Amino acid sequence: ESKLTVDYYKKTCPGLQDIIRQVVTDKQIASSTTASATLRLFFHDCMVNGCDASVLISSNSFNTAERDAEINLSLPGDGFEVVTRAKTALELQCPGVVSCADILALAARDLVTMVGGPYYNVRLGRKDGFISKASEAEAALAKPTMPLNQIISIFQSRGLSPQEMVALSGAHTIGFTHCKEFSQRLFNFSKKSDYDPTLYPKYAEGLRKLCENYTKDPTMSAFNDVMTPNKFDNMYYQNLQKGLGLLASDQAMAVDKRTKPYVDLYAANQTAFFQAFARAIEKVSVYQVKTGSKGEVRHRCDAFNSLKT
Ligand code: HEM
Ligand SMILES: [Ca+2]
Ligand SMILES: [Ca+2]
Repeated sequence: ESKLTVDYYKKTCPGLQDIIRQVVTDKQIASSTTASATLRLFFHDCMVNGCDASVLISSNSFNTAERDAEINLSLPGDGFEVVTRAKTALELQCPGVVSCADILALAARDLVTMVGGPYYNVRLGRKDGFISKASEAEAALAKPTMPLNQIISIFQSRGLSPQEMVALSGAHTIGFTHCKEFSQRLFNFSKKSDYDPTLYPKYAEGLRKLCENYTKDPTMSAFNDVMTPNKFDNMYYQNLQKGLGLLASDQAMAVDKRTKPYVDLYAANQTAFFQAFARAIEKVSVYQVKTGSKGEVRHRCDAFNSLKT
């Protein structure tokens, strides 16, 4: 990771930043879910063998790849598409030079900034990985129904503290979630209560209505941040304080004494959130990266350059 530098492609692909910016801007304007889709895609890549574009590989008859892991099936096409478009444009200008892992890292940063979030430096020179296995994604990623202890230890195993976990989870200030991920909070919650009593009652009511038929229509989904769903801001933390958190795991962070101080800090101070998010995502973005011969620059982002079994 020490080999990564912000000007890695300065000589070999001077147009890189402009091309990425152009592609992501066009795509975000055409489809406003691109930013959240790409940020989640990037996070899911980095948590599994580092940011090496392993999540972009398509499955074949020999291998079920990460993107076909149950937890990744909800990753929207927009994230994959923006990377493919950028790769196509870059292969015309500087063929065989820019890795898919670096494209995804840059696209995620530009999109976060575009929807109101902080700008941060992205060091470059990642190589694309040789492995993509669905089973590894299932094991490495947290689920909203997990107890907070387990989620904290998943982050800790990647060198990320509870504070960094809280800051990174601020990503849920944009995007949406399918009903099945939080339906257990809404229906038959316990013997005592029909829905999770930590939910603000009017919010619970609205979600119950929205998700009424979710088993018949699994596409039903709700905004992660009910107040400012498309803007990257600190509203997510303010929501948690009011019982307006969508995922059980998010709501838990507002209660547990290891995480609550940071929820309160970021709710009160957007600058503190932006600084913490930028630092933590930069840390995530260099975790376990591959350089030199440990990886390759893929010709296309959804396939290894030579067939692997
Ligand atoms: C703390 C543990 C986390 C859990 C349990 C979790 C879980 C989830 C779930 C279940 C969804 C909804 C997926 C769907 O139904 O389509 C979601 C969405 C999302 N997550 Fe997380 N997440 C976590 C942390 C993070 C982090 C650290 C980031 C990025 C830094 C992130 C970024 C996102 C984004 C941007 C979305 C919206 C995706 C979209 O709109 O397509 N999440 N997350
Ligand atoms: Ca990866
Ligand atoms: Ca927001």
